[in-house]
Amino acid sequence: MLTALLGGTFDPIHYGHLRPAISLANEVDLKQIRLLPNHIPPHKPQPEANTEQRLAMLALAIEDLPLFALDVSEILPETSIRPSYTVETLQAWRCKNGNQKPLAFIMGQDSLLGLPTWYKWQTLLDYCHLLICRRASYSTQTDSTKLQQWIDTHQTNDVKDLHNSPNGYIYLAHTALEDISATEIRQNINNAQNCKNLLPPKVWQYIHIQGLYGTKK
Ligand SMILES: Nc1ncnc2c1ncn2[C@@H]1O[C@H](COP(=O)(O)OP(=O)(O)OP(=O)(O)O)[C@@H](O)[C@H]1O
Ligand SMILES: O=C(O)c1ccc[n+]([C@@H]2O[C@H](COP(=O)([O-])O)[C@@H](O)[C@H]2O)c1
Repeated sequence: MLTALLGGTFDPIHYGHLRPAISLANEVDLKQIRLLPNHIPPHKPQPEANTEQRLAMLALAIEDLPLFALDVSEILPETSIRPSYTVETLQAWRCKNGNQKPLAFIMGQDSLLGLPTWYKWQTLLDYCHLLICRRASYSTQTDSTKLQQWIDTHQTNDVKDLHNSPNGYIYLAHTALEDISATEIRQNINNAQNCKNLLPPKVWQYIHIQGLYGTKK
């Protein structure tokens, strides 16, 4: 079975994570998607919600969605003083699960465009496939020749490749656009604007109970 990880800061989780992931699962036949919250984001300021709160929001968001599971491997104590570098998480997964099982890492188009700044980015495909969801306002083209060549070399349009090989392919999915970001949600809440339609109701409630993102002002 193809294991799929969706890594993120999830500050907070929203429908822009969940809906494209569900549509991707249908498109490429994923039986499960493991949401992988980072502990220390490599390229972002520390999240506003603490790790426990981000985990609680994830758990609430997927309570009624059996497609999803929570993967806490980046939260474990021994990794907690270092940024959550994806390549190290994938290496750890391979150590535990061997080199034969297919593994995919899901990301949005914005993450794909930023890949050349990631730690050891060109080795990612030694451990997994990359499944890319479309993202509103982000081009499908990159200015980086190096990245474009890397994509061209590894891209497949054949879903079977993802299931039949353990790693090595990039798949650009045709998922619908969901113009939502966690930044926009945090800003809207801070400005007392209603954005409850952008995230699951239980997460919205939790944000208010916990006084997150300025709801206590
Ligand atoms: N609306 C969206 N459509 C497609 N992919 C998304 C969307 N929102 C987030 N993603 C992807 O989900 C992963 C985790 O994203 P993250 O948790 O950082 O959310 P974010 O909304 O991008 O956060 P922020 O606005 O704080 O940067 C990333 O790979 C990102 O590209
Ligand atoms: O490994 C890296 O250098 C790296 C750099 C930036 C982001 N990531 C991972 O990419 C995922 C999405 O990150 P973000 O910052 O958009 O929430 C999440 O799992 C991050 O840990 C990983």
